[in-house]
Amino acid sequence: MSQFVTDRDQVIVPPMDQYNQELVNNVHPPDWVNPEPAPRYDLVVIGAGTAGLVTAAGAAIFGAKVALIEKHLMGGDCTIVGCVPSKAMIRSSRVVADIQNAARYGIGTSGEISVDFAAVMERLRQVRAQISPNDSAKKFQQDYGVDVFFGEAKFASADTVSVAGKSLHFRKAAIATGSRAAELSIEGLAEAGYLTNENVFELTERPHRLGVIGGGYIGCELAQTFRRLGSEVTLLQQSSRLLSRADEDAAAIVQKTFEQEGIQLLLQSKIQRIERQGAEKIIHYEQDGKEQSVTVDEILVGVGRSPNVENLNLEIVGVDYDEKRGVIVNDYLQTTNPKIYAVGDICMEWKYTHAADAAARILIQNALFAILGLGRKKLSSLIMPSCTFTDPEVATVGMSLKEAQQQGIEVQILNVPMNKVDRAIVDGEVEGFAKIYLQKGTSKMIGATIVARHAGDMINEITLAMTHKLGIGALANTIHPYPTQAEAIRKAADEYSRDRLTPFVKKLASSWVKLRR
Ligand SMILES: Cc1cc2nc3c(=O)[nH]c(=O)nc-3n(C[C@H](O)[C@H](O)[C@H](O)COP(=O)(O)OP(=O)(O)OC[C@H]3O[C@@H](n4cnc5c(N)ncnc54)[C@H](O)[C@@H]3O)c2cc1C
Ligand SMILES: NC(=O)c1ccc[n+]([C@@H]2O[C@H](COP(=O)([O-])OP(=O)(O)OC[C@H]3O[C@@H](n4cnc5c(N)ncnc54)[C@H](O)[C@@H]3O)[C@@H](O)[C@H]2O)c1
Repeated sequence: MSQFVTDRDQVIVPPMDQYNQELVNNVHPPDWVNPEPAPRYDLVVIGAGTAGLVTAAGAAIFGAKVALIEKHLMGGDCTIVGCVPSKAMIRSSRVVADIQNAARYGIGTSGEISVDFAAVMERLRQVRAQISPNDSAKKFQQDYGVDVFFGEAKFASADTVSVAGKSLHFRKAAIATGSRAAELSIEGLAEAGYLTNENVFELTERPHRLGVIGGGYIGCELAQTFRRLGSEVTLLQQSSRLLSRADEDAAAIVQKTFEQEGIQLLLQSKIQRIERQGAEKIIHYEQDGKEQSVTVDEILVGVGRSPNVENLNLEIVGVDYDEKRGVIVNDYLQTTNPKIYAVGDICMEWKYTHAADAAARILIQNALFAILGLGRKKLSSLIMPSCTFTDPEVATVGMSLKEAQQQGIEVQILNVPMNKVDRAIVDGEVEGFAKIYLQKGTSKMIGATIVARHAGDMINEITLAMTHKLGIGALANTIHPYPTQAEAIRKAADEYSRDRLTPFVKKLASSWVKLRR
């Protein structure tokens, strides 16, 4: 569905205004001339999204001779059609919500709030362009000494990748070709036309009525965003709740918020067909055994990702893959061909920018510096956080309660509701909680879920503690400035310390205090 055009003469990201021109000048300069290949590269990296960029830059900084190949735009999904543009829109939508709630804080606003959708999208393009020098072809070539090639890469022989008529010989290669929006095969959908993350950020006019298919990360973040920016939003989700992988109480809070904000939620709905009537799109679905329909102007699909495994000639280099799971790797990110590694969305269940970044560092170590298998790092050793940037945000780290139960781990849950946290009360942001999961009978944290307006920032101290194998006591002993919402975490830790006082220790302490009176 992408409307990017990249051929020899044109690189276009619609609408081609000054910001998108600046973006293109950085991430796929129209006048770029591919360099003459070196006789052999230590590492050839295919794909210049987060995974490929971090792999290429890191390896080059450590002295490796590196080639980086990109077929569209450097920066990949995150910068171009993912994290950056979605979070820019979310920021504008939060401003709307804050103004709508202004009276609660004693602030009057006169008249209706007017959202200039075109200006919101222009700001998106402006901030994306502003961030894009980080991913620029010139920077990679000049600052890191990486040979940057534009064109579609494919394996040509056991040690050769071909791109734009050139052959690059490698000692090691890294596949970092990422993922794209999974296709949904529903009768009439393709004919009616629909949006995905690949073109939704190109909009310049707000859809009056938006149908969102999928209630995961993309569906939830963008349904709330468009609703706040003024669209009438209907979200169709096939399962019984939103954010099916998240903590149930967290999903319930997001669901309640969405309903309060006027999003029509159609849970456990099965879409049967889509019909186009003039400019309108009619979504026919079944819910509770009844056939119903909803009419919208645009449809946004966010039902998961498909790995970009096609046209790479993986067969000729003996790299196994699965069309759903992507390239098959072991815990060291090595494919079934030991000279070829993979990293990022193409091979990992964790489809996050920070996961791609962290894994790229593992790849560099394993591909370039481990000798005879010594010093290799494992993907499974990472403690991975994530955050759904709804309002409130839902941030997690480590295991979910369900995962712990599946693994037969007995769990103690420490739970502090945000309405017990002074700063959350002061801020009027009391929806949410901080839950920390401990391995029962120990101080070991195995996971956490935080629901709060800035949960994505709050989760970091728990990630830090878990990464460095600090017990919950370390959080209790960490002084948090008063009043901050992160005190929820210290309070949860205090709950643990309180519970740990045995009746005997309590009695002993109280006798000591009495003795000293
Ligand atoms: C709407 C949306 C919002 C998101 N928000 C967040 C967020 O807030 N936080 C977060 O952590 N994650 C977020 N993500 C996920 C994040 O964007 C991805 O996990 C991340 O971009 C994966 O990086 P990657 O390098 O593996 O793949 P990609 O970013 O997909 O990069 C792969 C690159 O390879 C190139 N390529 C493919 N095939 C070839 C070939 N044959 N030759 C040359 N080049 C090729 C592609 O053009 C692309 O540039 C979001 C994703 C979406 C869709
Ligand atoms: N904040 C973030 O970190 C962030 C934001 C956006 C995307 N992402 C990444 O991108 C990936 C893709 O996001 P996504 O939202 O497309 O996938 P997702 O897996 O998060 O959610 C897809 C949802 O679509 C539903 N679904 C599937 N088929 C359906 C159908 N026919 N009708 C109705 N609902 C249907 C599923 O039940 C599921 O809840 C995520 O897994 C995530 O890793 C991350």
